[in-house]
Amino acid sequence: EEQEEDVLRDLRLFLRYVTESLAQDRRFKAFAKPVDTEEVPDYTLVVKAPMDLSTLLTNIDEQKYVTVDEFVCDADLIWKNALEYNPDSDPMDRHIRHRACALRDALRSIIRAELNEGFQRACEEIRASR
Ligand SMILES: CC(=O)c1csc(NC(=O)C2C[NH2+]C2)n1
Repeated sequence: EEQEEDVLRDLRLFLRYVTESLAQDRRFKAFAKPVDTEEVPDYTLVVKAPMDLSTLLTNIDEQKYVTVDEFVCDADLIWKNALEYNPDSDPMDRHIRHRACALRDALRSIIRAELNEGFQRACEEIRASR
C-alpha cells in the first residue's frame, strides 16, 4: 500500500546516492559501464554475470531491489567479476584487483555510515510479505 511505496521510493533514493557516490570516484572508472565485449571478446567466456555501476542505476529505476542486501548482492558482482577476470600477477591485473577491493570496501563503508537500521528492517518486512 501507500506506506510501502513510500519506503521503496526512499530505498531507491538511498541506492542511487550510494551508486552515484561510487560512480563519481575516478578509481572506479573501469567499473562504470558494461565491459565492451567487442573490445574484450573473452570477457563473457570468463564472467557469467557481468555487472557495472550504470547497470545498477538501471536496475534501481526498474525497481529491482526491495532491500539493501539485494542491491549489495548485485554490486558485489562487480568486484567478484574483476578478481575472476584479472587473476594474474601481472601489474595490470593487480591494479584492477586493488581497485575492485577498494570499490567493495567503499560500498560497505557508505552503507554502514548512512543506512538507518530501522529503515533496513522496514524494507526486509516488505520483502518477507511479498
Ligand atoms: C572491468 C574489468 O574487470 C576489467 C576491465 S579491463 C580488465 N583487465 C585488463 O584490461 C587486462 C589486465 N589483464 C587483462 N578488467
